[in-house]
Amino acid sequence: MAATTASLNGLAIPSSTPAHDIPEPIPVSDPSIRVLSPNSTIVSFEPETRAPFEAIRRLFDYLKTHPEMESSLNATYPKRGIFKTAATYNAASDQKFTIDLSPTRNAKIPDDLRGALAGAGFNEILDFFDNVNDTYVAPILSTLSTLAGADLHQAHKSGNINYRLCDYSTDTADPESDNGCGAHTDYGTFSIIFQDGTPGLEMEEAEHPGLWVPVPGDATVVLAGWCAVILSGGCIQATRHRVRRTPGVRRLSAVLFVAPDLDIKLKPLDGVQITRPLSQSIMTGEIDVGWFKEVMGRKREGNEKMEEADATSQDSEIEMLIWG
Ligand SMILES: O=C(O)CCC(=O)C(=O)O
Ligand SMILES: [Fe+2]
Repeated sequence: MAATTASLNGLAIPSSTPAHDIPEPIPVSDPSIRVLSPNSTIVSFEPETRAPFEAIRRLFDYLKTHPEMESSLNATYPKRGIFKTAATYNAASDQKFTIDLSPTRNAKIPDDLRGALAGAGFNEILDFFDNVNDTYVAPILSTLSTLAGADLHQAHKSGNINYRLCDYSTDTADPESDNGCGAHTDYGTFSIIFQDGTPGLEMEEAEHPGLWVPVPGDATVVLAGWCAVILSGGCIQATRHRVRRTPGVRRLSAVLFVAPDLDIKLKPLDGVQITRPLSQSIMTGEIDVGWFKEVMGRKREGNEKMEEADATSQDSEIEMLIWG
């Protein structure tokens, strides 16, 4: 049966959820990280570190009420900005606010701005992400390498990492909308999603497109993205996911995205078994990670202005590129 159902049962989804023939989880070397079904791209994870949601809430509230700080922060990454607020005026976009950080971008934040943001929880948030990066990224790459049948570490040497905070605020252009984050597949290798206890995240059943399974609000999950699919020759499946909003309920999440090095050719790693034929341009290594990130970045990733219809066509465009 589909990986998603097995995975979510593994994450102790309420027993009212229909159970199918659930395979036993595969044990991996690090006992705190479990692959939840064969071919699964969803890994259960019980981190010792809790995301600092009180600080995350404070940072969003501070930036929303201090436009001069918002502008200074966005000026440190003029290409796309850091604090994304399209939901304040665009009722058709994802109804959420986003803060997109990365170790590279953080190094460009001047000391005086950093000092001003420190009081709003910024340092605590960065320390949390740095700690997750140091503690969990390598073991999860090892777990996924076992699934892929090839060493993924070799494609992840430079630390192409992004940190994202999401605020599914009650105060947006369309407060009644249930669209928190439209259905999409992350571009990178994997994403670790920390949630504040509020439900809303849903995953699509791999074998039943259109069937969405809610993830418990307090689960921490690891989902694979498109780069994992390609590097593993299709052994690893990506998980489409979305966030539904409950009007009047605020939800916060913290996501760490891991992607391959920008100069890596986006093709199956040597030695992997090709489980599903990939397109000629993928097999011949015409595309590199940097290009793919750029194209995705102009669309869903980092661009919450996208409307639902565009997001759906983006996933099908990528499928054409990958599968041919
Ligand atoms: O907020 C969440 O739980 C998930 C967000 C997400 O999927 C993303 O930002 O790519
Ligand atoms: Fe995502």
